[in-house]
Amino acid sequence: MRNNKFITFEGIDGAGKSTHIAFVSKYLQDRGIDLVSSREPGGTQLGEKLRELVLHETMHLETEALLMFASRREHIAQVIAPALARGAWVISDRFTDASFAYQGGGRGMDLAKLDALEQWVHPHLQPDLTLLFDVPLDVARARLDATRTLDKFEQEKTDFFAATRNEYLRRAAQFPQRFRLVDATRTIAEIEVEITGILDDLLAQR
Ligand SMILES: Nc1ncnc2c1ncn2[C@@H]1O[C@H](COP(=O)(O)OP(=O)(O)OP(=O)(O)O)[C@@H](O)[C@H]1O
Ligand SMILES: Cc1cn([C@H]2C[C@H](O)[C@@H](COP(=O)(O)O)O2)c(=O)[nH]c1=O
Repeated sequence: MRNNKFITFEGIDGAGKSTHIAFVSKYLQDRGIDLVSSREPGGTQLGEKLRELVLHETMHLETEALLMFASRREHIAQVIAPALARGAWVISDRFTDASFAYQGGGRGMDLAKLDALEQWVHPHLQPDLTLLFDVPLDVARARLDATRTLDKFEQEKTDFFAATRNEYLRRAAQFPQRFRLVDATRTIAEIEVEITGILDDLLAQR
């Protein structure tokens, strides 16, 4: 078993992932961890080009899923697998749970097809820890509206995000050994206290 960890951050848009990734990166690096921080879709030159397409172009839902997994395949080959192999920790802003939540839950794509893609692209790789930042839809929407121009996903309606959130919660219940459900309605400082405890447990396992 390797000592270095692969940590993923998940949640509906506006839940606060990016905010907490910055905190986690600093916390781990301050403790001497060799850390690679990345994101999906994206994380490689090709992946970032695919990201531009999937976040801004209208397309068939299966095309969207395939592009997410294409970006992921490249991300694993170029970034995640080499980093884990040399002993670095990897944190990724989203991974395959997002495909199940957004393409499966949100868009209603057959989950069996997503299972098949997962088996194809990373049959043996799973995160050691997945932090799922959970907030009600109105809270996420208010946070997004206050900050930025919305992309294709962020412009989706309430029903889409309700189904996306439900699928995230279903997967958290299905894989309790790696998911930690974080109540992201609390203040950033309160959430950081909880995350610190989770990270300290991981660091103690080394
Ligand atoms: N716990 C919190 N309380 C209040 N505001 C928060 C909290 N967490 C994040 N925010 C604010 O909400 C906004 C969205 O946060 P952030 O960009 O981290 O979300 P995100 O989940 O990464 O979104 P996306 O998935 O769309 O990139 C930011 O302005 C951030 O400062
Ligand atoms: C990996 C992945 C992502 N998505 C969606 C989820 C978000 O709306 C965007 C990425 O934007 P973020 O601000 O960087 O979170 O892409 C998806 O639908 N399916 C996926 O597999």
